[in-house]
Amino acid sequence: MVWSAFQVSVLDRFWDWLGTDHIIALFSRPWCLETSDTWRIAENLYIYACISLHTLALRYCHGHVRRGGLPLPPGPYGIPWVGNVIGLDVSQPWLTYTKWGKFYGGLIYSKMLGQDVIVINDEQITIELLERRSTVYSGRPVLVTNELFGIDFNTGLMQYGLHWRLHRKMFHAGLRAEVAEGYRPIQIDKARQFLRGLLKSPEHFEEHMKTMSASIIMAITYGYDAKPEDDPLVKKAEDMVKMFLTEITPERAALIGAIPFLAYIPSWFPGGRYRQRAMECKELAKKVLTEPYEFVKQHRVSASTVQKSMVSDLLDARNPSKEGQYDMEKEIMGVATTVFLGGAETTYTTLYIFILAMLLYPEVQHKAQEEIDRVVGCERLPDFKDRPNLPYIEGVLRETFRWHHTSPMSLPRATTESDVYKGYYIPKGEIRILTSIRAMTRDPTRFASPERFMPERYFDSPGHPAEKPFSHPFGFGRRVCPGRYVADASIWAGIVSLLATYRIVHAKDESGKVVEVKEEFDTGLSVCPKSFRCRFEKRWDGVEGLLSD
Ligand code: HEM
Repeated sequence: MVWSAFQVSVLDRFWDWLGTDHIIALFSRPWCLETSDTWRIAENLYIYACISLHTLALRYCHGHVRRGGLPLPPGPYGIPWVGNVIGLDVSQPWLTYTKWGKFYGGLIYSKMLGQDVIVINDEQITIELLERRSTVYSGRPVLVTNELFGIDFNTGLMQYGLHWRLHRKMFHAGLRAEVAEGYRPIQIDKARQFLRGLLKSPEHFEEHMKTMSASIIMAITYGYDAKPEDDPLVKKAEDMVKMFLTEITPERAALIGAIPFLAYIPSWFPGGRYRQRAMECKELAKKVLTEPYEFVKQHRVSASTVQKSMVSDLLDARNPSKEGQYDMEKEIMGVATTVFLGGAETTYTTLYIFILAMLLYPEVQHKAQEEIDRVVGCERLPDFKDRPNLPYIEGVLRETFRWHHTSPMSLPRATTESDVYKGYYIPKGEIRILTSIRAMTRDPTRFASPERFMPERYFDSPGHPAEKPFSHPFGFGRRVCPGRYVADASIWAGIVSLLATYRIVHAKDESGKVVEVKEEFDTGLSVCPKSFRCRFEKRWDGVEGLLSD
């Protein structure tokens, strides 16, 4: 068995070599090939075919023993090593997975550059596996970039085990529902700061929204009151998020995993840009981990009243006799920085998606504003005590999470044991389990006209019983988003405050023509509308007065 595994691994590497070098030449520059090249490629393809057949046979035997004869879930045929990458919409993979789902069903097996991938398109199957069998499906894939870039403190990337559990305990202590309720005054305060920003410079609405999301997180986590503009701590944390989203994507991690020497090319050598970026990220991570944490510690010593925050509560709750092998200061720093990485961008993009929806569906905006006017009036601004009386706003919030989810493929999972589901074999370990939130939220058997933004779907109407909102916008099982209560409340506060005070309308160009906005998105780990212009019109004259109170 060991020998066969060894052969598989040697052949895999040989395969990679043949595949990357020669096949790419054949497909990308065939007109440049000379006769001798063509012969060499033909020869290589012949060897490639023989080795592929040999390896397939080996894999078949090896896999068959491993799986006790059980089949893997159904899925598209791929070409050796490359797998199903060709034909995958790389920028919006959820579209391809949904297409495959129509043919193969809710559970699909595929292969991407040598990596086993299982895609789950169906909510019930996801609940069955990630919730009911959570001891098996709560892992995360090992990403070589975590250590390389100094981001192995991030709870969301950690392996399932004691270390991750310690982090989740701290999240529970700082962000569970009852504790999160205590942060509501901060959320309302920062939402109003956002509205004041709009009064001053409505054209910079993206910046104001970013500030709102970041400053809520900084206040909750560190008790730090971020400056509305150019705050040094926020700036560093945002740079880190940017790097995380652009440089440390799972795709890049997979590339480094497949071609490990990329990580070792010295930064001064051609091709060494990756190492250079990794070093920069490591340096930045050190600052983002320590600087706001030091702010909390200093304040605990010098200030007469300590601002309540997640970090200061965790420091208060420390019990050195129970800390065992862990350096708790380091762990608290890791958890706190994860809060920013997990919470700032997701809150911002969800608010952005809401603004896009209001521009494209003005009748929804109108109805939501009517409800606020009826319940809250114009003498004051809405607050959390109004929430139970604003069901249509609740529908708008649920629909924002459903219409375009900011993480359409959630975060990848890995198995910690092999499993059998409905007769299909699910291997242990280095397999990626992807849950397509996008496929679930756009399931036409569950949501009528799923591409439309329609909060009405959640209310009974003649001939149309209410649809149930998608109940997993924050993920599944043990690894469900620990920031869900805070996120839900921050976004509610942003939505209701904005709708109460401003009409969101199309911008006009210099000639007075309406600037059309399209439903277009920048994609990646998180999905955000492509930048657009719009106008924010005050809904009544007293808005300024209310905001200055
Ligand atoms: C609109 C806002 C947000 C959305 C849509 C969202 C969504 C998600 C999703 C889908 C996951 C993956 C869960 C899974 O694997 O099943 C996740 C994980 C996570 N989220 Fe959020 N999230 C949001 C805001 C936040 C906030 C505000 C925080 C922190 C305060 C946060 C912290 C985390 C962390 C730490 C994880 C990783 C959990 C783990 O691996 O154990 N998120 N989130």
